Amino acid sequence: MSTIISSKDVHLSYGNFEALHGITMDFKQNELTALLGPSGCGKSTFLRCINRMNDDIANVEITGKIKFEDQNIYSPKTDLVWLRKEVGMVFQQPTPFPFSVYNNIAYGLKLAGIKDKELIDQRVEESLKQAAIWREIKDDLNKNAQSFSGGQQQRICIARALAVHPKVVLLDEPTSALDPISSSEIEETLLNLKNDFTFIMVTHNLQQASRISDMTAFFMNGDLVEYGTTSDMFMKPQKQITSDYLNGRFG
Ligand SMILES: Nc1ncnc2c1ncn2[C@@H]1O[C@H](COP(=O)(O)OP(=O)(O)OP(=O)(O)O)[C@@H](O)[C@H]1O
Repeated sequence: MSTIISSKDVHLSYGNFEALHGITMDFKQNELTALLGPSGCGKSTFLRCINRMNDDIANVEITGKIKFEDQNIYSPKTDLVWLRKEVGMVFQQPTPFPFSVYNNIAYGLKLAGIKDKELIDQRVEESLKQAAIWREIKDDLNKNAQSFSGGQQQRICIARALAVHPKVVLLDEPTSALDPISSSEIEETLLNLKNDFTFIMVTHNLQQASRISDMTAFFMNGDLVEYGTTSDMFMKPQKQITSDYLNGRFG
């Protein structure tokens, strides 16, 4: 499988505070990678580097290189609309816009320059099916997306992210705000999709990581401590500290 995202010596500082101390790692196409580690270790900061979501925060300085396919995404030539179409994002809190389900999904498509009504209709249906919510809401596409349950809203957000046909989807604790049934539905959805997309997911849920990820990365204090296949990381980690964390000895 080929590398789709490559990070080389990425440092990030918020003002005087360096939150990432040189992250080097590659992500392969169509794998699901879990980013794990204690609170404040830099997982979300690193995730946001991958589609330049930190750019909007004041006093952020980033050095090093992140390549998406062959493109250095921090090059001044990078078109952010293009980058965020290729590298989509789903957040911890479901964040549908306060308008209809249909228009939530059409929004990103229109931003990506798609105007053909038939193609938009087709993508709305396709992405809601991929996010495993089509059957539940196909008769309610004109209803306000915020009127659905938390789990349904999160699947609408996943559909919105998928509709523009991204290659990579970043997920920042996508199930931590949801009840256990909704969480397992999202897990199931990701499992069904993981051969078609590259997912990079921050999670605090070790069982979830071991159930659905192919690769696991363990972060601590702004460093990548260990990275490998999920089975190796959980069964035979190289470092004691990784073993302690993955066995729940600290959090
Ligand atoms: N906008 C910001 N301004 C200043 N410092 C920040 C900002 N965002 C994060 N930090 C700091 O950077 C460090 C890494 O934070 P980050 O949110 O990436 O960690 P995390 O591992 O994702 O944590 P959690 O699991 O709690 O979400 C923390 O010390 C945090 O306080």
